[in-house]
Amino acid sequence: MKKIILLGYMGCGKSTIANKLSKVIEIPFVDLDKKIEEKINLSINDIFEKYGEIYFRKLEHEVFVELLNSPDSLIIGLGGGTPCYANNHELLIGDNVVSVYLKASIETLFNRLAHNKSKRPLIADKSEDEMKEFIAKHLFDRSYYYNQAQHKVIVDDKTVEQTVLDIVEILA
Ligand SMILES: Nc1ncnc2c1ncn2[C@@H]1O[C@H](COP(=O)(O)OP(=O)(O)O)[C@@H](O)[C@H]1O
Ligand SMILES: O=C(O)C1=C[C@@H](OP(=O)(O)O)[C@@H](O)[C@H](O)C1
Ligand SMILES: [Mg+2]
Repeated sequence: MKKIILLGYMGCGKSTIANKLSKVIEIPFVDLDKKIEEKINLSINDIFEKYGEIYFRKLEHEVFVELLNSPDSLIIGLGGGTPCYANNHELLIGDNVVSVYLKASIETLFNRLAHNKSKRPLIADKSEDEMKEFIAKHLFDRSYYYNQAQHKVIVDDKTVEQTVLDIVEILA
């Protein structure tokens, strides 16, 4: 069955948009981070702290593959790093997969993440100045992977509803 995959940098809106899209098109939404947290019964912060990022990436890959192999139609909201590890980007172009990169500018990401970083271990301890530089460089490094998606939606200056409508059009 069909898997609709939303990807993009932290704060681009994957979880928010997927939640709303799910209500509009009546396909269940699974947030990969939440699924990982439930599987191991630890928060993303605790997984990073106790076991480190490499362990998280291994788990992330396993749970992503499990979701792709499930018999149901699903909307899957990835984590910001998911396409960039374990060759996960190759899974964005399979049969029965529709992948959408939610593309946000550094400015948009900075504005959204500045007050929204405590549950994101990669940026939780950064100052505002450090954040801007980090996002710029990190986004550059990751763009190659994000651009493997089949579709791209620019999310800057759009409401949640507008972005959802853009995705609905892609799916039509
Ligand atoms: N137009 C918008 N589209 C999506 N998210 C928005 C928008 N405007 C503000 N936000 C906020 O930006 C944040 C995006 O976070 P989230 O959905 O968790 O992103 P991600 O899962 O990609 O890290 C949320 O706090 C959301 O309320
Ligand atoms: O960009 C990343 O490497 C990460 C993004 C997070 O997901 P969101 O993009 O939903 O914040 C989460 O998977 C983890 O903190 C690592
Ligand atoms: Mg998310």
